[in-house]
Amino acid sequence: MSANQPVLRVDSVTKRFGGVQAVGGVSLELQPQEIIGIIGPNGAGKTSFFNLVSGMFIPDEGSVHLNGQDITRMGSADRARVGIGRTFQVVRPFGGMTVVENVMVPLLVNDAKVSKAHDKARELLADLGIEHLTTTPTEALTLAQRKRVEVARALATDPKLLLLDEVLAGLNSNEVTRVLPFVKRVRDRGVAILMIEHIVSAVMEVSDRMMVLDRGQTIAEGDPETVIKDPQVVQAYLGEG
Ligand SMILES: Nc1ncnc2c1ncn2[C@@H]1O[C@H](COP(=O)(O)OP(=O)(O)OP(=O)(O)O)[C@@H](O)[C@H]1O
Repeated sequence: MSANQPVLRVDSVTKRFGGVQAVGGVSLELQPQEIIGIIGPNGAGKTSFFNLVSGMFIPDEGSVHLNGQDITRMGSADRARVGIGRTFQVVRPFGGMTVVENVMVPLLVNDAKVSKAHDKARELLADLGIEHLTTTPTEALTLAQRKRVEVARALATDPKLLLLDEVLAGLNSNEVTRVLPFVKRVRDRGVAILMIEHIVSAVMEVSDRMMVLDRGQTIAEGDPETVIKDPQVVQAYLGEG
């Protein structure tokens, strides 16, 4: 991998559902250890774009490369194997298990031995500053804790790229203030992050760059301060209300 090669390169991807163009020619480059926040009004195509990156959808047109490898036609299980981790909007930890067991699951699926998986999961929780939750049953976690455990689980297999789908949704402002440094900590471990968020002020705080989608198209991209003042962005959000 060359020094300047982006972790993720998406070239003009398009996805249609019947007559609806959910994503229409969107491109993006994500550099190592960069956080890009994706915002946009309801139905803008954010989730569809994520699905094109994670492999849930195969684009009708365009291409997706991870560290220079063409993964455009690869399904989601293979993309997970080559280094894409993701969280889901609705957090569903495995029930009847402790936090550390939850984080062990993806490692065991990947063939690790139980004792090795246990060590690695504990190490990861400590690294992320949530070791105090190690033996907590998942049912006893607060939403904010569950979100962090979900991120830990997505990181267990050492992805190069992490997709965070509304990781701040449903959290109160105190909890948001606690989860944001956590996201930065993940980035500082060497992971590139794409995150979809509805809370614009929060995503601005952690994003190195932001991309704004509206009706399947990129209407603005760049540093957060500039992007949110862009007249087209203001218009798109006003139109929503
Ligand atoms: N599986 C699907 N089948 C048909 N239409 C779909 C499908 N997925 C998305 N769409 C359509 O594509 C468009 C973009 O939807 P998408 O969910 O990607 O937007 P979004 O920005 O994530 O919205 P929200 O913020 O409400 O989650 C919408 O018009 C939606 O109805």
